[in-house]
Amino acid sequence: MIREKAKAKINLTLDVLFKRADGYHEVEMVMQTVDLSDQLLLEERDDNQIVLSCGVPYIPLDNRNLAYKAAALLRERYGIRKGIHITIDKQIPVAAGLAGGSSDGAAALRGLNRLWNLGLTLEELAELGAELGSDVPFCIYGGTAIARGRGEIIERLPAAPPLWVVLVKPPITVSTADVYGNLKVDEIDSHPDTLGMIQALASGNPERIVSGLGNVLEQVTFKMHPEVERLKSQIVKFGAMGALMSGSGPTVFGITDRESRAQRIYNALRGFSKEVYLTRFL
Ligand SMILES: C[C@](O)(CO)[C@H](O)COP(=O)(O)OP(=O)(O)OC[C@H]1O[C@@H](n2ccc(N)nc2=O)[C@H](O)[C@@H]1O
Ligand SMILES: Nc1ncnc2c1ncn2[C@@H]1O[C@H](COP(=O)(O)OP(=O)(O)OP(=O)(O)O)[C@@H](O)[C@H]1O
Repeated sequence: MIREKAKAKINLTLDVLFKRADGYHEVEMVMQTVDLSDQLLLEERDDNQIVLSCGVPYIPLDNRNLAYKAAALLRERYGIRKGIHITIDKQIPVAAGLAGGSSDGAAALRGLNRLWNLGLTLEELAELGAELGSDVPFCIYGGTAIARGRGEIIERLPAAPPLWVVLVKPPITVSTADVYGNLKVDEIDSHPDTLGMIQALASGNPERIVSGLGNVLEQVTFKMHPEVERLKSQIVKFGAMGALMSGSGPTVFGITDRESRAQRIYNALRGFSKEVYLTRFL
């Protein structure tokens, strides 16, 4: 029996460079793990089955679940004939832009690598993870990193300063495929400065980090759901140094360097939304 944490991510920057021939978008994004995680429990079974349990009712427990896919991929690739029961204690909001499913997939890969003594390196696990989804390789490593390609090429960065993050997930669902599908790459009004963000992180200066926040998918999701943009303004009004939408949304987050300020923003937002989380960079 093994336990493995699956941590959520936010995008500090998300830039799209062009649309590729394979339908994916070439991206450049600075990703940051935050202290909000699902917990996976991995238990061997005597039969040959992959069985999933999760307390959240609307999450698929079959081959659509990325943790299931991770187990199936390892079994197929390494000829493993062992059953596994994966219990997911879900804390990361679902379909939020926080890579919850991707992180469960990555945690299953890391945990099963240990349970089944496969001896795979993080690099090898990340390569397998890329077969499951674009965000999975980053979730294998976690921390602070830049992601390129369709998101699967990871360059790790030194740890960022421990800033506070207040996350709010509005009660709407956006499809990542639809958001990318509705993006007109030649109409992007302003691209984030990826290199500038890397330098800002290296400086450790919160003002510089916050002023570099940028996500080109915001313009698409804001057009589909104007309430997401309003929520972002509200976070700043309540005292965040800066705010941004994570991934394809709809979660927006605010950043501050002081815990007391973060707590105040959290309390204020709780009046507006049921899904508010107070967390920090990890
Ligand atoms: C928005 C982000 O979460 C930011 O971290 C990621 O870019 C998306 O990562 P993900 O959810 O793991 O995405 P995938 O499951 O690989 O792809 C879902 C769909 O999003 C679109 N997609 C995704 C990644 C990418 N670089 N270009 C794309 O156009 C594709 O239509 C794809 O079919
Ligand atoms: N382990 C899982 N946990 C949650 N959702 C999952 C999982 N596996 C597959 N899914 C499916 O993936 C969909 C997107 O959920 P998820 O929480 O991964 O979105 P997300 O945070 O937007 O991810 P990303 O940022 O990687 O796009 C869900 O609606 C669900 O049907």
